[in-house]
Amino acid sequence: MSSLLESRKDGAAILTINRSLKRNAINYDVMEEMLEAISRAEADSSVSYIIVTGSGEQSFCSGGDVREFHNLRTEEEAYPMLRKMGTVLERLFLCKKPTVALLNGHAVGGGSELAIACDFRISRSNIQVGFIQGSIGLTTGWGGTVFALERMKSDHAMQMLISADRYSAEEAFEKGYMTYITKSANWHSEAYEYIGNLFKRSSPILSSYKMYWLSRLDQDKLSERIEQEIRNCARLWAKDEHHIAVEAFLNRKKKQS
Ligand SMILES: CC[C@H](C(=O)O)C(=O)SCCNC(=O)CCNC(=O)[C@H](O)C(C)(C)COP(=O)(O)OP(=O)(O)OC[C@H]1O[C@@H](n2cnc3c(N)ncnc32)[C@H](O)[C@@H]1OP(=O)(O)O
Repeated sequence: MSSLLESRKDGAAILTINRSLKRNAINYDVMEEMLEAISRAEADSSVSYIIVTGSGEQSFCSGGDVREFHNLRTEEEAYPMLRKMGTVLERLFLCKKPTVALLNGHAVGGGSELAIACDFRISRSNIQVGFIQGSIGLTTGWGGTVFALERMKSDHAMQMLISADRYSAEEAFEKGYMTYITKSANWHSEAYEYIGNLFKRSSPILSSYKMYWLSRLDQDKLSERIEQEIRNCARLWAKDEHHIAVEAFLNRKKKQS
């Protein structure tokens, strides 16, 4: 079964992480399939914009697959994984077509990095959002700090990053992280109606404004900043604080029983 579903609807390419039993945690399959899907969507003339979302109703994305990546113990072992997803998110951030994260559920850890790599975040209420990496001995490691500082007021971005807290959708909206929160019980159709209205203009108009936005960036400097974040996260990955925290997460249900 594919770890990433890809569809087309009304000018949108819809990429859906398809691992709901693991709260749409990102593993190597998701990374590879997402990079290929972004490239296909960008090259597809029928696509005006890209939606990234998660399967199920509980989680948009819970970040890296802590079980699959738990076997990465050293800085040298962690770096390639972090670099691989950092490349995917940099590709998404620099996509020539507008991108939107449709938050169908929780966006935590690398999931929050995936969301902030997109131009817009449309969310249902009753979800958790947070750069929670600090609670497991890490910082963001896929470029999330770089993207957050590009998109948000720096004091709000830094508060979300250094606190590593979990915020409600409404709190995240107050911080300038969220673009829109649905209000109705039928959040899915409300979200798609909002997105359809946001992107109602023709593809050349949408991609022109994205080009104007991208032209303000020093892309070489941006890549350097992302690489610095990835290398530092790899260094932190090797420390006991991180490995102990992951063990605690993986064993939490044993303790409860
Ligand atoms: C640079 C990025 C960085 C990295 O990986 O390198 C990170 O992303 S670090 C941060 C990693 N993510 C987390 O620590 C998030 C942990 N998950 C949660 O906080 C919760 O699971 C939540 C809020 C996403 C959902 O809570 P809920 O109560 O709805 O579900 P459960 O916690 O009972 O989980 C259900 C099921 O999913 C598995 N799961 C959840 N998150 C992950 C994950 N990140 N990796 C792997 N598996 C995950 C969880 O273990 C349960 O599976 P089960 O087989 O039943 O144990």
